[in-house]
Amino acid sequence: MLKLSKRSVINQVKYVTACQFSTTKKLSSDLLIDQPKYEWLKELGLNADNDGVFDGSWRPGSGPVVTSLCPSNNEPIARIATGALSDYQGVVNNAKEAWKVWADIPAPQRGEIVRQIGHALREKKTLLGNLEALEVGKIAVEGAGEVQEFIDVCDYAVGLSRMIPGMVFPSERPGHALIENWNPVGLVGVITAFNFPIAVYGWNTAIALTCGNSVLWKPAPTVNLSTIATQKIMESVLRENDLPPAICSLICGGADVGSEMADDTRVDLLSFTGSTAVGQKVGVAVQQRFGRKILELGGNNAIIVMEDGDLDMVVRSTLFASVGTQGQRCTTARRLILHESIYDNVLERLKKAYAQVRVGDALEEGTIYGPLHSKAGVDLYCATVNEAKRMGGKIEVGGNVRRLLYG
Ligand SMILES: NC(=O)C1=CN([C@@H]2O[C@H](COP(=O)(O)OP(=O)(O)OC[C@H]3O[C@@H](n4cnc5c(N)ncnc54)[C@H](O)[C@@H]3O)[C@@H](O)[C@H]2O)C=CC1
Ligand SMILES: O=CCC(=O)O
Repeated sequence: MLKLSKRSVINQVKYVTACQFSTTKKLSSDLLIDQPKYEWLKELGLNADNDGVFDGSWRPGSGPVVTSLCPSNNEPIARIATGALSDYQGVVNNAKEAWKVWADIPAPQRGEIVRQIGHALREKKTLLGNLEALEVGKIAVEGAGEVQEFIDVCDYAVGLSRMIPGMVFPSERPGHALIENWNPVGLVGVITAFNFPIAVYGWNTAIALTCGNSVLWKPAPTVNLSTIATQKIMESVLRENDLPPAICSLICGGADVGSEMADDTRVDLLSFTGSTAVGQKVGVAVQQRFGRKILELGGNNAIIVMEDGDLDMVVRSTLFASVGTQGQRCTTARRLILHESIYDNVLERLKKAYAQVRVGDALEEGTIYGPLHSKAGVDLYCATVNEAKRMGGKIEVGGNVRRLLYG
């Protein structure tokens, strides 16, 4: 009988440093966006002070002004006037009005707009990837890869725009047939998580737009700049085509705005991506009003390796699956379950592989492992390591917090 070792390998690379957004106002000159090194942020339409609400026009929200921090060096990047519940009603109204125009446009023409969005994203892919490195802390190549995911789904959605299916069923009535016809649902709310601010919005939005829906986006509160830069691309394509830009609306805000979206019957479908705990609440709230929902939540993924596994592949894929996005993906490997005959061999190889992982500034070429996104992430990491020790686990590599600041 096959015996599997259940010993866990706690082997995350040491943590760099990170901090959550703060509401402290800094002088303009303290902001990274005002430094020549970060001048490129302005090419994405970002400023020292940014409006956090888009309902067809950009508006400063009446919520708190928050400052996005760079997790690699803990420096303030730029400020955002975020939205509050008082801004929400107007945003929903405008997005609903814009939907009436959009839903009447034939699907292949909607697909053409989505094609243009994909093209506009291609032109800004490197810059957006760098912005994610600066604000989220994922390495720049992963940031660009995330934008590529949006582009890929745009390509898919363009094809879909000419192929939205519908079956024809026979009827018992002579000369009649039953025709299946898919209609837009209306306003799609998209609530996104901190770790994939651009891709998650993109997966949802490219498909929702092609299918004739308007979209209201509420991002995670620590990644507003990545959100605003992406929203500016959506806006520019819609304006260039003389379409109501509120087809793609935005409210940067907190849990109160997200919770309102879950309760709001005017949000015809709510797509929520985030933690399992919050997703559960959101799912119940939408169900309470018999609404439609999509929940993309957390994972607790394991890799199981049998005694005849290809160990080179196991080491490479385990490292990629654990280290990518600093272990903050929903697809991150959290447990490695090895057949006891290969346990020592895989462990030794993994330790060598981890030793080669370069920890550093997420924007610096060659960095494989950037900072964790927030202090909450660091606290969770420490608590997990302590819990593993308490349960008799041995830390094989890393396991401590490294405080490094990059200029
Ligand atoms: N399955 C998937 O495709 C993905 C899953 N995730 C998961 O997301 C999590 C990390 O993201 P976080 O931003 O920390 O998650 P989170 O659950 O804390 O927040 C997600 C979003 O929900 C909002 N929110 C918070 N409370 C709310 C409430 N009561 N009602 C409505 N909205 C509310 C937040 O402001 C944010 O925009 C991880 O668990 C990760 O696995 C992340 C990306 C993709
Ligand atoms: O966080 C979820 C998304 C991903 O891992 O691709």
